[in-house]
Amino acid sequence: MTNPTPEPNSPNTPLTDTNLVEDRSKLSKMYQHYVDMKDKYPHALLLYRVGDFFETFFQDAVTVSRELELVLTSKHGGDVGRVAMTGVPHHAWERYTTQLVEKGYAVVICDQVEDSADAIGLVKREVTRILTPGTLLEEGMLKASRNNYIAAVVIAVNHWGLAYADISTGEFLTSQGSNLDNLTQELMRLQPAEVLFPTNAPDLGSLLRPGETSPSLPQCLPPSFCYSLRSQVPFSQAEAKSKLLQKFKMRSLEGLGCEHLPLAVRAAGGLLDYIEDTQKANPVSLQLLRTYTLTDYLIVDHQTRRNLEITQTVRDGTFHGSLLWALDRTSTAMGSRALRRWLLQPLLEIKGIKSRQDTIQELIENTPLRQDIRQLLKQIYDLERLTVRAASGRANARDLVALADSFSRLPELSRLVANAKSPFLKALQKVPPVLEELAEKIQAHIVESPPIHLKEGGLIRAGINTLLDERKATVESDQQWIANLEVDERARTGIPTLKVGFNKTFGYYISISRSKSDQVPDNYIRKQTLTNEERYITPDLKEREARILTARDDLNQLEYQIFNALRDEVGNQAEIIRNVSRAVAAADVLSGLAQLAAHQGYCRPEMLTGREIEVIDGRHPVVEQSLPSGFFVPNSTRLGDKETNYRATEDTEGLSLYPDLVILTGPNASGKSCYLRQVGLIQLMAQVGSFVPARSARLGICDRIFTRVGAVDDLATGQSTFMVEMNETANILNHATLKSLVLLDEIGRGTATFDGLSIAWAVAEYLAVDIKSRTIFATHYHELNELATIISNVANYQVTVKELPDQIIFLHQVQPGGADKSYGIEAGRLAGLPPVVIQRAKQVMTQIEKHSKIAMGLQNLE
Ligand SMILES: Nc1ncnc2c1ncn2[C@@H]1O[C@H](COP(=O)(O)OP(=O)(O)OP(=O)(O)O)[C@@H](O)[C@H]1O
Repeated sequence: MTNPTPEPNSPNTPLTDTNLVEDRSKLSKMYQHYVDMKDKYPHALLLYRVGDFFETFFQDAVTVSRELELVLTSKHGGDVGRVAMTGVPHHAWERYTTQLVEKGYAVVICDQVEDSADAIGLVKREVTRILTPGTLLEEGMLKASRNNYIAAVVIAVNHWGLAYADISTGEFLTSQGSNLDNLTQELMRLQPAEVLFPTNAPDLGSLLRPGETSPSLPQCLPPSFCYSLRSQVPFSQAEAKSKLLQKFKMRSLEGLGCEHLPLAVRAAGGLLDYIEDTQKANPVSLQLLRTYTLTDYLIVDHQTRRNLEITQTVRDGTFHGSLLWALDRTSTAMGSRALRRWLLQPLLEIKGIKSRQDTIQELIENTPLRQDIRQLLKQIYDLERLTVRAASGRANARDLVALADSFSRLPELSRLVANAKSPFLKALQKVPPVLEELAEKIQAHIVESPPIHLKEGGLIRAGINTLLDERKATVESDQQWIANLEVDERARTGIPTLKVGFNKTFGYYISISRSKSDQVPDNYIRKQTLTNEERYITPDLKEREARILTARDDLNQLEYQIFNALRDEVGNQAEIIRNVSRAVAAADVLSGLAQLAAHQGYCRPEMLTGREIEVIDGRHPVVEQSLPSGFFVPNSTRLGDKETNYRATEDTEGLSLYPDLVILTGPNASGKSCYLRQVGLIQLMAQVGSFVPARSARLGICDRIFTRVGAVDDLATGQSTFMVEMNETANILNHATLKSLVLLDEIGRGTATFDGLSIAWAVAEYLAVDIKSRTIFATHYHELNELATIISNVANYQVTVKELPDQIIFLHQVQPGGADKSYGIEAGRLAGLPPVVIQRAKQVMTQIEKHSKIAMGLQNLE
């Protein structure tokens, strides 16, 4: 239930703003402490531990009540009257915090750091954790199959530095570049949960939730992310550099590859400072910083990624129906995250692609090996995240057991791949002995199914620590004494209903019904009288009880210490475990791709340094999987002359080989868009190292893939369909190269026919003649077929249909030749437009074609 915000000025309504408290000395002690803390974190929600609850007060109470639909109450706050309050049970703080962080809030946890029983005066409280969308570690708050990135951006005129990290896995990278558009594109690839931006603005420290704007944010930063506005200080060159050197215990940044990249250093240092600040006392476990450049990878811009539906569909943004969905056959969370990363960063180097292909091939050829590896991988837990939790002191006993179970699978995995030849399998042949030792140690120390809580005992096996065993024995014998007490006392007193009980207030007691209270022995001391019973204690009982309680406390403490030492041992091996996780994740991705290739009949593409793209009987990897088997019609693609100077040749099928630009025509719904995407996806999959859905493929490496598919109004920026289309086209013409693959669908549709046709013509011509990128240009303007007669490296293809008197059958076959007519009027007829309208439309079309003389005009242009 949501409560309305109370009127702040009314004397009877609770205070909902700390700023309305004029004299803070009138607040009770606890509230004084609270407002002091709140002053330090004005832009975060402060969850303040009071007994069994995490409470929020004042303005935070109103926000939390609204966002979580909890009841807004109030509490007496001293001489200032009542204070607004909303609380959540302390054991459920993770669930509630997750919701708040998902909504884009930062949450500060201020916990009790001493037992209230031991406190003298106000219980001591401290900020133990700051949770922001980009700094989560808690398992329940993270999605297993994707990284949770936090990024930091530094901009100097039109140069930028970008660092990013996933603190749940330890990944930490930095880069620098010179075009702000590239920065935008890189952020769109990463989809960070939070972006840090240094500023001098007065709203320093604030967290802007997605969609919120600030004058401090430059235009190139997409508004769809959370931004934390930070002070410039940690982002200064000197601070950032010394922070990095200190963290990685280095004398120079040379080893990290960013010595001469000041903006990359500033971004990385500022990011590290923030991460350390939010993790408070717990150490941050990050890998060595890696420097990268955008041109290390195939460039796929955000529009193309969206159009090719790499991680989500265009229509409804779902994962189901995306390329990732179609390809993901991984068995582990690490593999699933790695596959996503690989798809978003395809390679440029043939060597890297070939080693992935070799591994897939070996796994396809050896089915039992593939099946066994996949089976075994299913038993390996998320090593990456578990290790970070261990190294940052957050892992519980179950996490360590999961790690040990996973480590103990590694020797088996290594035996499986003992004779393997391919690089990614060979990487699994050696298991670091220390991990086997750790597995054995954890299994020897920790019980099989340990409890979640670490301070309540029950974690450590017997026989590990003599002191622990002795204390356990004392507690057990005292407990046994108490267990026997009931029987002994019944016999001694002759009262058969006598019972021994325990409650938190009195500890152990002996209970006797009131009717028998005259029979109690002399050494019984009455403690409590209830309606039907009297409760007694005895000096012996109390002595045992005190011994049990103290011994149990000591016992729990000792168990916790043993556990901590073990956890630290695991944390110390973080680097080794990370290397193993990386190898396991890669093997997982590749055995998944091998499984897919084997089941779907994919082929190994031959990767070439030239410009040729030759796909025989290619299929769309996603559409194929959504249709019944055998329904998808395969189509071939031939693009890009071996020579940059095009010479038309004929192959056996009479096709013009190697055009640079293909004009693709065909009626609505015949499959043009599907074919365009198919070509783009096959190229992208090949550069990821995957096999591809085709009979055979020879593919020249592309430097970039561009697409312009379909048109949607960009309501967010208020741009019309046509302007969006023109912007995207301009971007392609300005950046495409001889080595790019360009896929264009219906350029020029959003404006008057002749404008559109003229633009489409000029764009196609420019791509074919000036840039010579490999291009497929799908269009309804069949007039563009004329281009092939004028420009030698242009060819016409069409998606064929079969016309019957009352229906069109879609054959989905891409064949040489251009459609000589548009099927729009035919489609209108099939849709039921009145015959007279159809008749008239045909008349009008004939007239237009006769009078416009477009074809002649175009030829004259030459
Ligand atoms: N090769 C194919 N084999 C089988 N079905 C196909 C094939 N290509 C496309 N289809 C089916 O045809 C439908 C229409 O395809 P697509 O959207 O690519 O048509 P289009 O020609 O681009 O249409 P429009 O011009 O209206 O955008 C798709 O949903 C798909 O299911």
